[in-house]
Amino acid sequence: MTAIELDGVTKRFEDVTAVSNLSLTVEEGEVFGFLGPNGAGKSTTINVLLDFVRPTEGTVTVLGHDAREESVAVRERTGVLPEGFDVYDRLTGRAHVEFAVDSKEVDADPDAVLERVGLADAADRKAGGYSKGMRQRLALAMALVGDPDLLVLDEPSSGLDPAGAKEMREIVLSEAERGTTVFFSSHILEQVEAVCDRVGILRGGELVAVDSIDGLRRATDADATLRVAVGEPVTDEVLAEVRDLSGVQSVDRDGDDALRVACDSDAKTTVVTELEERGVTVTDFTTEEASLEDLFLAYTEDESDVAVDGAAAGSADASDSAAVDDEGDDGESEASVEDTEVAR
Ligand SMILES: Nc1ncnc2c1ncn2[C@@H]1O[C@H](COP(=O)(O)OP(=O)(O)OP(=O)(O)O)[C@@H](O)[C@H]1O
Repeated sequence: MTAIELDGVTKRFEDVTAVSNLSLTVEEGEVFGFLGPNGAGKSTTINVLLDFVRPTEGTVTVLGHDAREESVAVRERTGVLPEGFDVYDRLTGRAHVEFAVDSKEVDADPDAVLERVGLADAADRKAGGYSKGMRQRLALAMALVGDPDLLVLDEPSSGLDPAGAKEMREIVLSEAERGTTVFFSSHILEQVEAVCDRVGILRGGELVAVDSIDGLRRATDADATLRVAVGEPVTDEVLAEVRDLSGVQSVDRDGDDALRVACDSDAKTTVVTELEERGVTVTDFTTEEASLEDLFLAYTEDESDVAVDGAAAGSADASDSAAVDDEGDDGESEASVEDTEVAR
């Protein structure tokens, strides 16, 4: 079943178009990362899901309910960690969760929820003395009250150190294992990579890509670098031949015993074969993938700088790896880790 369905959603605030013609489907049980730079429209989209903000155009269905007409039913089954949540300093952790239990009118044991987020030992402490990570975990505990079917987390790792961000990821994963759909926004790609089945990338209010991280990587594979260790120095002639191969952007020597080749994923095997056919002994080769930072920038930088615009626009070549809008609707991803590595 579909957990979230946005169809042609546009939200304008006077002269600002925060979200533009956004269509997106998240399947039940999926962990979906919603990425984009500051001001891309992530929070606005989340607010539309929860009917905190009404779309100017388009329809929104959450857990089978119309987000606008049946917002109470949606909120009953949804746990939310809002952006910029802060605690009530003088209330204990347990009191916060009790407050959530009362307001959601559910029958839940606050201690059991605190246990789930690793705060059982701190339940009686005043939240004003909690660390940033503990505060975020407390916010998550409040969101988890009533075992929601959908968790909406707006920048859940914001302000957390790496250990805190890791804990947050672990909790998200364990909730996903219980079958909860998780929709969370972030502008930090690393944090979504470890937990997300798919990500959607928003830029200037528009969805520019929907895919798995591996799928996105494949669509930007021109950034991949192949390092080939060789048994003997490679001649200029062979170097030029490799440089002329289709899909190869550049070839450079890395000392006497290695080459660095910037090429498409599909071209990596050809490069190695070509070298061997030219009598070069290939002793090893490794692929350095585009960094996540590069990947994110490739999708979110100005259009003139975007190396993957064809993919983002759903061109024939790339439409099977970087699906846009309607292609993201099937909840499936054809990408795999193997696809990003050279077959040995
Ligand atoms: N209530 C509002 N009134 C006017 N403009 C708004 C309002 N809410 C959001 N915007 C504008 O809409 C755009 C998208 O904002 P939004 O908060 O959704 O982005 P975001 O991706 O969540 O950003 P961030 O990562 O900084 O939280 C921005 O230009 C913002 O200034």
